[in-house]
Amino acid sequence: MIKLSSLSKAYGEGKNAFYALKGIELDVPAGQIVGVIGASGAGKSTLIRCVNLLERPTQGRVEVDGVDLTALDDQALTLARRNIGMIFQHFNLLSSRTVFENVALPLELANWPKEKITARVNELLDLVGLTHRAKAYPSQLSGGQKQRVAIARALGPAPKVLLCDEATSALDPQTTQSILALLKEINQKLGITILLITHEMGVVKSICDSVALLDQGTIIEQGEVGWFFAHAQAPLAKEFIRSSLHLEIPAPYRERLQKAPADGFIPLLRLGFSGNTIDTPAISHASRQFGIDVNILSASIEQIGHSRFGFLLVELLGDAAAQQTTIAYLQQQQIDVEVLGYVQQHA
Ligand SMILES: Nc1ncnc2c1ncn2[C@@H]1O[C@H](COP(=O)(O)OP(=O)(O)OP(=O)(O)O)[C@@H](O)[C@H]1O
Repeated sequence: MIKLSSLSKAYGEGKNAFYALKGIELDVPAGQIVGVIGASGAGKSTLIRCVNLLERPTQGRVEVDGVDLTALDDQALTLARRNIGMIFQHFNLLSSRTVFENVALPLELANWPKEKITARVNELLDLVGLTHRAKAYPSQLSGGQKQRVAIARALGPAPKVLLCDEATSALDPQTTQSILALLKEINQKLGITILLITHEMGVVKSICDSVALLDQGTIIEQGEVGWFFAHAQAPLAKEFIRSSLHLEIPAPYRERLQKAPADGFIPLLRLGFSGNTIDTPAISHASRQFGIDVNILSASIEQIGHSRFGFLLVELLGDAAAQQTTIAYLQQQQIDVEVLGYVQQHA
């Protein structure tokens, strides 16, 4: 439904040109929800704004529903954009218009007759659960309600594609979940294809079918969400995955943790499991084989689609040589081993 090919975008020209996007290849199949995740400045906003040509790419093609938008003249582009709805982090509602009038706006601009507009707006307000606030002004609404209005407005002309630019970043966690649930409902009920950008792995985990990781203007990993969580290899991908699992070092340990090994200190490890490693009883093997004890401080194992992945925080109790042998063995079993530091062993 959306296909970006060899897409690059430079800000500035000549020697001063800065490439915010470089050689992007991204395919969003019809009916799917695809997420693009990246840190601040990675190029996410630029990418999503290239899809409806709010930003014109420097090179490459932008196909939406089989039409190359970069080849269209202004009039044809205006028509093609009716196929592409967009919602934003800060909602972008008109403060002088009521909820009803905000949702009606794109239909007025498309010259719909008045009765058809009324019927369509009422239908959309019902869909987003805001019929009772039709006469309210944006200033009288919560953040979640404002985003619902923005979603209704974007859906007015019955687009095939909805672009979501950090649509939940200004919302609290509970409201975020309700907006994500609404987006999923829209995707499933109306069959609308959704491309969203986010800096939160939780959003990807909640509703996306697949995800692309953007880093300094380049997609460095992409795939189905379960695969991504279980198998993505790029260090940045692993960082994002970890950030979504809330695996904290307990406070008393954090305070006692020191960087260098020392006599009477034992290693605190973060073990990352994914793919096949999750089905291997490697820890009990190591314990029996090398005579070490393993104290589990925290654990988080999740399942997305057919993939399981997760982390454990463990202390390794035993002599130094056995600890090293154990770490080497776990690595051999394709478990990600990270030594977070060393803590004094209890007497
Ligand atoms: N109009 C512009 N002129 C020059 N540089 C720009 C312009 N817009 C964005 N950039 C630069 O392009 C890069 C990508 O910006 P972009 O806003 O797309 O990133 P982002 O991933 O959306 O970041 P954030 O999450 O902070 O919004 C950044 O280095 C930014 O400074």
